[in-house]
Amino acid sequence: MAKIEIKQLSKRFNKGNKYIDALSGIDLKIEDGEFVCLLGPSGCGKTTLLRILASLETPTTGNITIHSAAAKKNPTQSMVFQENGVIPWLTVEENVAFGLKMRHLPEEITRKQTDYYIEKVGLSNFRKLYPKELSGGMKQRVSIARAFANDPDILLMDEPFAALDEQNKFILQEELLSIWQETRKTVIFITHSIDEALLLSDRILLMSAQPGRIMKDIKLDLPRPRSIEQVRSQSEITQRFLEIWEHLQEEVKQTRLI
Ligand SMILES: Nc1ncnc2c1ncn2[C@@H]1O[C@H](COP(=O)(O)OP(=O)(O)OP(=O)(O)O)[C@@H](O)[C@H]1O
Repeated sequence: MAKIEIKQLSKRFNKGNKYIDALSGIDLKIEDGEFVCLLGPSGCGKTTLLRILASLETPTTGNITIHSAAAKKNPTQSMVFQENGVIPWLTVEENVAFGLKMRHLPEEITRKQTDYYIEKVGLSNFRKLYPKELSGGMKQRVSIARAFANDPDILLMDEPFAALDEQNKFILQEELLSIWQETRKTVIFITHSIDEALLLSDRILLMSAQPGRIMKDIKLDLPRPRSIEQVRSQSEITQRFLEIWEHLQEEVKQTRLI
């Protein structure tokens, strides 16, 4: 059984007597443990799709089913945003523990999970600091640690590294991959970077210009663990990059005409 099933999903935003069709005719199955990247031109509805999966938005037509083990009490989904995903008045450790505390889990479990993921993202020496005392990369580490500590069924990541400098991005991508390989969570990850999608995912969904449709479903059977050095140097991956760009550039040009 697929982890996520999306059937004939569409989303229309109404504004007065005008409307925007953000998504149209999305049919999709995502397997448990898959790392899926959504790639598409600006405004094609990637964030809208993620927000619908997070139940922050309702679809206009169609439906979404997320299959979870009936006995599990963990949250269905956790979201990681591009920026401002941390709570400013809580320390690093309080931020990471936040979801667990909200669920009133035993203190010992909360502490163990929190310590584990703080260590995983390399913030052990910064656990008592507040977000204003952290760099952008450190804040994103807090968001990632919190999302995984929550132990959700699926992780929804909306360009989590977009605001970071390139070197920090490379480091966080590899850290994310290392945690993901340990947990094998189902991840849906929005990016504008073909390199990032090739580095991270099992599958890339290319979306069309507005209204967003799944234009191409690309399965990547590249060996893991992967590194950015491989993505930049292996001819097989370069070939994939060119194929994706060929499809994508038409859609990007389309958005300039809308
Ligand atoms: N709450 C809203 N009300 C009205 N229109 C909206 C709303 N949210 C999104 N839209 C519109 O829906 C379309 C899709 O937006 P969305 O943010 O999902 O695209 P995106 O692919 O994530 O874009 P980007 O890559 O630039 O972040 C856009 O035209 C946007 O203006």
